[in-house]
Amino acid sequence: MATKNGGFRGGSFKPSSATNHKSSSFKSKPPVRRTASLGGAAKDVSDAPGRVRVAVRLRPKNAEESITDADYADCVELQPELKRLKLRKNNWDSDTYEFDELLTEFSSQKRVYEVVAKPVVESVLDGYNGTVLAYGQTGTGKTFTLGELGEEDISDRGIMVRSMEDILADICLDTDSVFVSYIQLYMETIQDLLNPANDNIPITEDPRTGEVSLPGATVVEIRDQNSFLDLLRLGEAHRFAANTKLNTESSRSHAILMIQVKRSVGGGEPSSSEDENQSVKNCDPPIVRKGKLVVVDLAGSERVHKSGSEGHTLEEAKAINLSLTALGKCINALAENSPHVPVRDSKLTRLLRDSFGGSARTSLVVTIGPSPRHRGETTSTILFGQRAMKVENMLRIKEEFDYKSLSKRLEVQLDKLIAEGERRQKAFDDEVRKISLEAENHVSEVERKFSNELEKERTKCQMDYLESIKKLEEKWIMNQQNQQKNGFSNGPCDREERNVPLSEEVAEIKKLLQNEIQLRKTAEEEAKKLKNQLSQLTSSEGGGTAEFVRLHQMLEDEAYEKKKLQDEITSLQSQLLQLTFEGDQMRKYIERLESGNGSRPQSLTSPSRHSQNKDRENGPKSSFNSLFEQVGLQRILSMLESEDANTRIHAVKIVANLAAEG
Ligand SMILES: Nc1ncnc2c1ncn2[C@@H]1O[C@H](COP(=O)(O)OP(=O)(O)OP(=O)(O)O)[C@@H](O)[C@H]1O
Repeated sequence: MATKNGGFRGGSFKPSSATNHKSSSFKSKPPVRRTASLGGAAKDVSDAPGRVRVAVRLRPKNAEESITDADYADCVELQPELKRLKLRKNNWDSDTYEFDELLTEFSSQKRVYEVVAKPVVESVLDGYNGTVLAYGQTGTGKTFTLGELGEEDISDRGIMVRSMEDILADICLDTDSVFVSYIQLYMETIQDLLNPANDNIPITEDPRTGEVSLPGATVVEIRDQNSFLDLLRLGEAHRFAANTKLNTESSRSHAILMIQVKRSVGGGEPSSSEDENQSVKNCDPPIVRKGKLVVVDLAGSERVHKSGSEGHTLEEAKAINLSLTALGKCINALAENSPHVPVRDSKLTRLLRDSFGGSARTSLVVTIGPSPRHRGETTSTILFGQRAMKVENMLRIKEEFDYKSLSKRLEVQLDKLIAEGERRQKAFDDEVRKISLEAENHVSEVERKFSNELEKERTKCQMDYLESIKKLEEKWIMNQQNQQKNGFSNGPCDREERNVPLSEEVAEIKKLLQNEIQLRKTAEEEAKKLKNQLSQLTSSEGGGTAEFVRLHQMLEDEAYEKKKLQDEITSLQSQLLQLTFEGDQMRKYIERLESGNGSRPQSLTSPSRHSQNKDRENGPKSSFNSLFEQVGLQRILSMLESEDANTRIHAVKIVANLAAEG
């Protein structure tokens, strides 16, 4: 095959490297391998060589060309099956170039997307950076290839629209996100196509990674295709307005669409609420892949003199083309493995640093027209594509730990735990309040019952005492009467009548005392139980509350009351003993009286009773009467009702003595 300019024949732009790479498909995807570093950010180990892929697209003849070039053959001939392009120099000579793909004038937009952009979009979805560029002379179809919205004919949708369709179809909007910026670069000024007022956006570079970004550009999150189309329309309108200002229909600016895709790829993502808790314990941050697709619609690549012929000054035309020239120089340097690549010569090359010689997967479509009148421009475009094919990138996956989303997740979990803790604390407080109230009610109920019982018991005791005294009085009177009637010679039957009721009385009092002791015991047990409940409550609350202190105080008061009652019981018991003893004495005395030589029991001797001994010699009645007169029945009764135990004991003793004397 006859080739002169580069072609297969050696020279600096010979496409041998393209031929060498023929076996690797244009659609091939880099392998995805990764490890996470111990230091935090996920580190990629998936660097894989990836040459810049270049496709040539031939625009069909337009109406004008169909007339003016009717008599001339097209300047190019495409052999897509051989992936070769013949550039005619004249009727008998041509140069042949080989490209990764050749897209004829009949190639559909769908086919162009699938061949040029789809593999790049797939890489972006896997976490790589990707670039799709269109380079060519004005009017050769760059914007049609990339930015056509397909509003009149849906099949005309260009690469930008189709890329976003594929991205939105592949991601999960719950966990992934897509952000878009749209800018244009005109005469070394970056303008925001989504907000024209923002017309001088600076470029910033990460000093560590060298990654460039445009923090001043508008960033819009995309969640559906329609909102994306609206953004493209807005950007297109602003770009058109800028061109109109320049009094030209052709694009004098480079339009750059940036699509950032952030995908969550698991690693610490909980699948259920249980796993969620586990994940919190592990604190595994989720891993995110950040792929960026950059679609660049370059300005027309025609030579300076042509730009000038369209009404611009030479300097202005030079400035317009400065960035394209710089891009060409960088690509030359990279293609020739030059140690210096002049990336910093223009903003365009700074922005495309990652696309040529960087870590992005890059696909270039060079657009050409068929007209032989533009052979020179077409040749220059083809040679640009040939050089670009020699540029090797080192594809690198962009994957990192998403600490931000981990922290968000932990915050949500923390909020949940705090709410749960508060709910439990409230339930616990309510329960403690309920138990305290119940205990309080119980204690007051027991107190009330206890004091009622106590009161009853007291009344009963008093009544019993009074009853006993009354009975003793009656018996004494009866006894006196009998003695008067029968002298002191009563038979054994009378003695029985006098003695038996007294022992019954004693037994009854004993029984009463037993009952009272039993009641005290029950009350004591109840109080003990309450004390236990209160101490349990106190310990479950982790400290005494004022309420518990109050209950405790009440219990102590209760214990004091009980002690007092206990003393009373002891006192009553001693009274009982005294009564029993007195009863025995009296019985003995009566027996002696009956036998005729009665003498007063020694144990009953007391200073107060010495005077009575005399009276006794005059008979029991006079002795009783004298004592009765001394003390008085009402006084004895009031002494028996006295609060003071000793007074009561004394009263009982008096009564017993009286009874004994009777
Ligand atoms: N493959 C194609 N099939 C049909 N029409 C096309 C094709 N390519 C381009 N056109 C048409 O050619 C005209 C010029 O195309 P376009 O504006 O895309 O060129 P351009 O390279 O972007 O120009 P500029 O550099 O001036 O912006 C448009 O009317 C477009 O519709």
